[in-house]
Amino acid sequence: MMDNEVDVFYRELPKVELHAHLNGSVSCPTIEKLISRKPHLNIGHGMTAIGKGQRRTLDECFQVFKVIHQLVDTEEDILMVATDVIKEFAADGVKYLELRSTPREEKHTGLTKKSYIETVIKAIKQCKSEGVDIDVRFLVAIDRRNGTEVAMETVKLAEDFMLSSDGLVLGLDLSGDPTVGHGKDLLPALQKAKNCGLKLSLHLSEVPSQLEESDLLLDLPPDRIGHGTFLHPAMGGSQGLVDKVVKHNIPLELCLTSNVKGQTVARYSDHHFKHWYQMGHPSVICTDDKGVFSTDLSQEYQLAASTFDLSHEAVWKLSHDAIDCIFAPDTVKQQLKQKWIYLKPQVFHYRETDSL
Ligand SMILES: CNc1ncnc2c1ncn2[C@@H]1O[C@H](COP(=O)(O)O)[C@@H](O)[C@H]1O
Ligand SMILES: [Zn+2]
Repeated sequence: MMDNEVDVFYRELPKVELHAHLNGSVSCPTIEKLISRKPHLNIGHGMTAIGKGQRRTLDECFQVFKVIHQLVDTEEDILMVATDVIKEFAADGVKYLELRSTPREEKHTGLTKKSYIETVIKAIKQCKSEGVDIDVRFLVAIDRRNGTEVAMETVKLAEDFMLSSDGLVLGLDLSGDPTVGHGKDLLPALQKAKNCGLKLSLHLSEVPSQLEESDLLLDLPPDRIGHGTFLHPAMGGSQGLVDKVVKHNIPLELCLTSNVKGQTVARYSDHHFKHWYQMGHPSVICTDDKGVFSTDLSQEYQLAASTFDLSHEAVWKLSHDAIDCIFAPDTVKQQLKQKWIYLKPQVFHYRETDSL
């Protein structure tokens, strides 16, 4: 879908983005700047994004992240990428954003995991001081491929930042290639994180045959679920898993384009959004990787609406209800709800006379 095909309603709709990987969210213009900083890498544009109508296997998607990581390997790069991504979300009408990213160490550039997180926080603060109209928070990501020890180290780092970042670092994300590693090895680290007050958003059942792992991780329980594609019995999951998700009232972060382009869902109309939404379960529309999957949050809302025949009122409620799923405290939820009340007449183009 081209930018100009997105109805103004979806652009103006105030939105909450809860599932966005920093390096998956890098736009074409930013990639161009990175390529010109590092011409010797010989990286072309086609290697960093999946365009309209294109699909890749999930495995190929993970190759794309490796290419982007080569382009983003200094503090300077991270600062630019994070600042650009935040401003792009703001320009798309996102009022509250939880960014997530895996801290990396790059010996050749002197980047450390600590300076990685500090740089993202610096970008968030810079955007705030420039008056960009968006509240941004950060989730520190654990890449499941790196195993138990690194996970523990990441939890410690996240805890330190949670205590020292004025509420900017709120929790942890578990992500990475779902076919690598097993959740049971990460359970002690995730349990520790939960005990120290970090919120948990876990990628669960993004691919089939992970029912046992999902069952185990749901007992934590996590505070939100990324994808959860194969949890529902209609998708090959089980009623037992659905019951756990419902019992703990764990919101789902749902990313339509990501799942279709990554080929874990065959067609938009097959997306598990429909099962959870019909149940009235908290379901939040998200982008996952807006750069890699060539999308943005307005497009994702419009896609959900056109696929599942949602009225503008229903879409408004969807974006409003996402506020209850954020990790920031209740005071922030109240502020956002006020903002939604204030913006509604503008978005629906009510006039004074309409109510007479
Ligand atoms: C497509 N579905 C997905 N499933 C699982 N993990 C994903 C993902 N998309 C992105 N990531 C995770 O985010 C990293 C890139 O951003 P950061 O370098 O952390 O900012 C990827 O390397 C992967 O670990
Ligand atoms: Zn994700």
